[in-house]
Amino acid sequence: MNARYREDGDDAPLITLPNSQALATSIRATAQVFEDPRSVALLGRIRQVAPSEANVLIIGETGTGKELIARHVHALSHRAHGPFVAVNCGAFSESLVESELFGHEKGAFTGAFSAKAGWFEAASGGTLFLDEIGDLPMSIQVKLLRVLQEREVVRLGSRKAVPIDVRVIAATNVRLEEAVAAGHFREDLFYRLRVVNLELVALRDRPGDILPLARYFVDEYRRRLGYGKVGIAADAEHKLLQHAWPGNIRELENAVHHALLVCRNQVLRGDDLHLSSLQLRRATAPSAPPDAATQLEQALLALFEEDREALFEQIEEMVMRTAYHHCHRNQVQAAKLLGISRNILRARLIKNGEIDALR
Ligand SMILES: Nc1ncnc2c1ncn2[C@@H]1O[C@H](COP(=O)(O)OP(=O)(O)OP(=O)(O)O)[C@@H](O)[C@H]1O
Repeated sequence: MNARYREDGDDAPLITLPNSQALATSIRATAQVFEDPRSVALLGRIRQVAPSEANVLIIGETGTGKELIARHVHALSHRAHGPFVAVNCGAFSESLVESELFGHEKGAFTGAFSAKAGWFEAASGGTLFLDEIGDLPMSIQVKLLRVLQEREVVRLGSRKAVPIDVRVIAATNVRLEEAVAAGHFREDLFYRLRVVNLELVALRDRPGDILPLARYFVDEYRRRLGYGKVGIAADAEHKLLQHAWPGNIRELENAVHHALLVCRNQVLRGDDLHLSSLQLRRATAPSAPPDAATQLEQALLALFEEDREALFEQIEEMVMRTAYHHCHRNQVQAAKLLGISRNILRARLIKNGEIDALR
């Protein structure tokens, strides 16, 4: 794998250039667990938009898999045989970022001992993934917009424009609309990047992925550690499902890795999962005012009495969906909402004479 390092001495890599054999062995490159209905829907959307040349903006909390999704878009695009270049815009100092992105000529600034292509040129024929795009300084945003419009870059210290053939996928964990409203992000650039918008929901909001991901990571890490098969006990599964996962998939991966190191008898138990310093889902779930459910129920029943059947059905479906959403986060709310649905159904059956009111 080709990796570059910071010039200030910190040896954290700033870039990964995949499509190399080395990456094929990493979890990052191969993992594709998408079981929750919301993840399945996202995959469907990716299949639709990947073959186009449109720029993509991926939004999601940290660790939700933005880079993995960007790689997936690239892999399903016509550029799959070209490079995928991942750059973390937040990793550069303002003075470095311009030459890193657009390149520079020899002598363009103190320390520029030789000419160097920037990431745009490195990604030619492929995809450039700009992570943490919200961290890009305003002065560079203007230049990036120009590059995207003109489809050419001018290296620092040069006058010659170099044509580029790059698809840009940008990612952010902040709401860029808010950054635009606050004047920190250019609106024109925002629209230029957001031709396709992919939103990655937090892991807590796609609970159907939690256990499949946990099993995937158990299997992956136990093989790396040279262990035989390792199971997940019911109490561990319960704990995994109850956790809020503020660090999303990355946090889950690390928790499973650690649990494997301390587990015994080839079973991962609840006590092996060290999640205590993080909030539990139930504690973070916002709860509705105590009588909100009752008020809702009364309003729905009134609508029903007025015979506004179509509207009523729509709302009923909404209640069911909300109940499903709540059932992993706040069981009291879920139970109330399911109770409302039951009462509505009962009222309907009574009204249609299908059951007796006294039953
Ligand atoms: N669907 C998935 N299946 C399996 N593993 C996944 C999935 N999505 C993400 N991961 C893993 O979770 C980890 C975090 O993913 P990734 O780096 O893509 O997240 P991110 O949103 O880009 O994070 P950040 O915002 O911090 O840059 C990686 O190890 C990745 O391989």
